[in-house]
Amino acid sequence: MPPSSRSPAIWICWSNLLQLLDGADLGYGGAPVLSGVRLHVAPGERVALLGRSGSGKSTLLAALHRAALARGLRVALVPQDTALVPQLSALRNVLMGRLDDHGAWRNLRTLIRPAAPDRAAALADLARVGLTPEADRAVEGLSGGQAQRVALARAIHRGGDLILGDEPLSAVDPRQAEALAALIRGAFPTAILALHDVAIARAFATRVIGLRQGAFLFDLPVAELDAARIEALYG
Ligand SMILES: Nc1ncnc2c1ncn2[C@@H]1O[C@H](COP(=O)(O)OP(=O)(O)OP(=O)(O)O)[C@@H](O)[C@H]1O
Repeated sequence: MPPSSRSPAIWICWSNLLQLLDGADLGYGGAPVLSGVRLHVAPGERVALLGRSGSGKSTLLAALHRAALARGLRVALVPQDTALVPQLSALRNVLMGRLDDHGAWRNLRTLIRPAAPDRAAALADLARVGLTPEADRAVEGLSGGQAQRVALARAIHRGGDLILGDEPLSAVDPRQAEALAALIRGAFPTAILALHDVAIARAFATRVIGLRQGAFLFDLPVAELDAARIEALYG
């Protein structure tokens, strides 16, 4: 059912996105990694993808990313490897979240000498992830957890209908993960995150999908995620 806060046009967009993944086989040329994927994600849902390493979470996220872009949705992506530019500062990496909103000349200027409002907006987003002191430091000199927070600040700076994150909280400590999960909740209406920490998934998600051996083992409201299902997923 379309949520009342969304216009019908946006809802049609979402419907198309879902149709695109109605029975899709996802893989890399040989045998599919995931077969017959049917995934209906309604605006406002927060979905956690759970599963052992190699179960297909990244493959599914990549397919969702392609589908969402093809339908004209604005998507903020946090890839597993962060996809930051190591030689550039944290601030400039955050500014890159909006590069495709502007033409080449504006972007060149932004990367050399950002306009004051752009700089202020990027600094505000770095502050939200607790990285104000690191704003002018090159990402290659940051810790893994700090780099992950830069990638998250870049996603928040971009904004959009949907955030897709591939283990976006894997390198931060549990307290930070909790705070950052709350930040993601506040910044994006809809989210699909691959998560390895079941406790974070429970706290963050409205819905959990468990992937195992090329299929969805379960797709449930988070309240129904019990110990037996976790054991079936990881055991
Ligand atoms: N570029 C690729 N080319 C070929 N096979 C791939 C490629 N990327 C992933 N795979 C294979 O697809 C399967 C699913 O991988 P995927 O990265 O989607 O799993 P995952 O659940 O995200 O794993 P992890 O938790 O370790 O990141 C694995 O068997 C993997 O070896």
